[in-house]
Amino acid sequence: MTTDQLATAEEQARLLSAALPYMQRYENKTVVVKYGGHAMGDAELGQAFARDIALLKQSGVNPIVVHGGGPQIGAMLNKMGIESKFEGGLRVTDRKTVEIVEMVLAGSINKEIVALINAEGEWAIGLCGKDGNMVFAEKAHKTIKDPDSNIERVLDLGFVGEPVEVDRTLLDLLARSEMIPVIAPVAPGRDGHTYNINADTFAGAIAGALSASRLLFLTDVPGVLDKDKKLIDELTVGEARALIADGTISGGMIPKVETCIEAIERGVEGVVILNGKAPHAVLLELFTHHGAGTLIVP
Ligand SMILES: Nc1ncnc2c1ncn2[C@@H]1O[C@H](COP(=O)(O)OP(=O)(O)O)[C@@H](O)[C@H]1O
Ligand SMILES: CC(=O)N[C@@H](CCC(=O)OP(=O)(O)O)C(=O)O
Repeated sequence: MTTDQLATAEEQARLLSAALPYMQRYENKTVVVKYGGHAMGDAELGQAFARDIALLKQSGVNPIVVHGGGPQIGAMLNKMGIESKFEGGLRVTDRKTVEIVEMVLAGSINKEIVALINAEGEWAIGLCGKDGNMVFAEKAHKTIKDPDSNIERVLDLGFVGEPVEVDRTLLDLLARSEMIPVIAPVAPGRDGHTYNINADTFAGAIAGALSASRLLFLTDVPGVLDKDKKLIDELTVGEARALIADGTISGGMIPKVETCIEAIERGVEGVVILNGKAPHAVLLELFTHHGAGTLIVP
């Protein structure tokens, strides 16, 4: 062995021994990773994400991927001449839009992620809320407060749903198998309609139902930013609510932070918002002591 090879081997051994306590901490534990549409960068980043998920499974963790695809839905709607409209960070979803949402999320994006993980030698299985009666939704009833006038307005978002029932039978079965579930945030209602669910909300419901050890939100910003665009390392539930109320947290970050709060209230041990565009963000977050992103605490 050359001196260079020896140095590399020693470095690898050092990294492994540093990661070992973290790996043991998550052994047999459920980690839900929400992979946002904005975090899905180029092919190389996608492969790095898939490698992280495969490595989690190989380390004895039970990873569950819930993915989004907002920008990709927007691009498809645009191609079809349909304008995207958001209220309070949620897509206004009419009958035609929900068909396209299902096609893009449960179709192309879901299968792309499955293929990436499988290319790493693992067994991913692509699902949505409909599979195995996993999730049932109800029409979302949201209100939004105008920050200037403080007047509350009721939103009609069409076929936007809230997950109201999560059946863990299928996920429990998969946890005992070689399979890694990759789930699109589309679910049926008991009324027979198909509902478009914000992927953050969906991931929170899954993590809550499984009492996950960790819920990670991979997005395209380093975490929650303050008014001066500086990263906030840690936020209490109360502080997070205040930032939503004063408009510092806006757009897609609203459902994300609301989901963090609900997940913590339902017993998820830790919720982190972090930059999925940083290569190997998942592994670094779970298996090293670097503290990236914003940790939301009670
Ligand atoms: N205070 C804030 N801190 C960080 N990002 C914010 C904040 N307020 C609004 N945002 C916006 O929220 C976006 C992340 O939400 P979203 O677009 O839904 O991401 P994803 O598709 O990954 O779920 C950021 O790109 C940013 O534009
Ligand atoms: C109701 C609602 O807004 N649904 C989202 C679902 C996808 C999603 O949440 O994707 P990201 O995580 O990439 O934002 C949408 O239609 O865009």
